[in-house]
Amino acid sequence: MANTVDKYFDLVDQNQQKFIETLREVVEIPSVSSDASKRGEVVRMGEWLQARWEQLGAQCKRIDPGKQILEGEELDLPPVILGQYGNDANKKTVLVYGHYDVQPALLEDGWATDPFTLVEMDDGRLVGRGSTDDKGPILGWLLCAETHKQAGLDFPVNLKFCFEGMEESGSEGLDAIIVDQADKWFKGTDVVCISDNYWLGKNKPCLTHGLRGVSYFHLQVEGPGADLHSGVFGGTVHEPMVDLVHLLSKLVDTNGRIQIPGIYDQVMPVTDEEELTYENLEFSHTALATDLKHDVIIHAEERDTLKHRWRYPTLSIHGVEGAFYSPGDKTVIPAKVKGKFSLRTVPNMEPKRVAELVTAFLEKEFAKLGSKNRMRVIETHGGRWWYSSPNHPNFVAGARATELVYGVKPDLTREGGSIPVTLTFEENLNVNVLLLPMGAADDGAHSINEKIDRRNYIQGIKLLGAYLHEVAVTDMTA
Ligand SMILES: NCCCC(=O)N[C@@H](Cc1c[nH]cn1)C(=O)O
Ligand SMILES: [Zn+2]
Ligand SMILES: [Zn+2]
Repeated sequence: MANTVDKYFDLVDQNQQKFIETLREVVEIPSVSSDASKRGEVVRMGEWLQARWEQLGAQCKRIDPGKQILEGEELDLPPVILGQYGNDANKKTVLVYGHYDVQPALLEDGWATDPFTLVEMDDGRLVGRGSTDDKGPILGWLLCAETHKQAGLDFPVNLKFCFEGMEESGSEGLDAIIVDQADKWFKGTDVVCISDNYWLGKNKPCLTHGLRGVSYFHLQVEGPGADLHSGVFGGTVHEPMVDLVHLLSKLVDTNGRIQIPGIYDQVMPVTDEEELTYENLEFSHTALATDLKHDVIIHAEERDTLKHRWRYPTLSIHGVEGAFYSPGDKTVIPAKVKGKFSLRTVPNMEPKRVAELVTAFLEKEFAKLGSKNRMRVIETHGGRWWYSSPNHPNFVAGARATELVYGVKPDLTREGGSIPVTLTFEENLNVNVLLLPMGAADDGAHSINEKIDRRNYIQGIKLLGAYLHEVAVTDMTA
């Protein structure tokens, strides 16, 4: 194995520029899943991936998950591309998941360069939308397989893949496909690996074994039948926006403490053993404050920041639909407004219980206002938290691969964000799932000037290959 892996590493080094050109090609496809006008581009990106894997000899199956209504338009959902590369009964089978859609990006949002043109900066940043989330990592699997084939190196495992084009828009249609294909396309899977998250800092690699869940709510307050003139009606009618602002202000305090009674009752206490896992992680408030561009950190200790990111529930307020938000002054009283907020959930919170507590609290607070408006709490989407033991052999393979590539033992991390498909795979395929990130903490996924460092991209392609070689020689039943 050592010989093959060394050859693979050399080839990755030799092909660096070619790999960057491939990333450039896919960044140029603006596969923004939330934009109806870009749906054709999302589909083009899926077809690009399928064609490239088929050229290599993979067997692919395109599943069209159905339709969605977006911006009043009925649209085909982009395809889920399932694939199988290699089918040797003597090899293990690894299923990899990734997404080929991206977040929206406009130059006028504050990007320094055109978001859909990959630009390599002097400091090694490869800047472009999707470079780290998640086009770089999904190319990593493809380039790894292509490199093995071109050099005549034995590919160490059977690879199955599942690439979707709706991750940034709630993965519509994907869960049903995974459930349906669990005993079909995904049959025989030994382990799953997902590369769609980031290191905790900028220098030290990590393996991730936990994610928070999310419960998303709309709080609707409705009053008169139409918007009103505030000079005529202000002070004479109950204003929906006034009620909404009162209610939103009750949810969470300025230090992030959720004010909904009972919400912390289901949270698993932090054990002494768990406390130790916060030691020696590559994480500092100094680096975080630099990334934030202004020090707005609530907690004094790094471990408390991490616990509030990974281990405790949080509540964030995202926006208000129906409210006036443009520049300038408008004197309207909006007739109907919807506040958007979400809770990130942790072990052992139950989404159903969370929704009950949120609704009961808001109904009680609304009743206190004595308003004649009507209020509704709607849970719009959710995903459950995920926690896995980092001692599983799949994680051992990931740790060995990391040491081979980076020469250090990876940190074991959890994440504050949510990747609901992780749990869907784990529960329906009954196999271990490893999150193996390629990018760094400062990559700016979803933000302006998203990048992946050349180092992370190239070493990441090595890492994914080394991981497959390690899986091949690791007893996964242990
Ligand atoms: N670093 C991996 C996190 C991936 C991510 O950003 N997931 C989204 C998922 C989501 C939930 N509701 C809408 N999108 C997240 O916000 O955590
Ligand atoms: Zn992603
Ligand atoms: Zn994303």
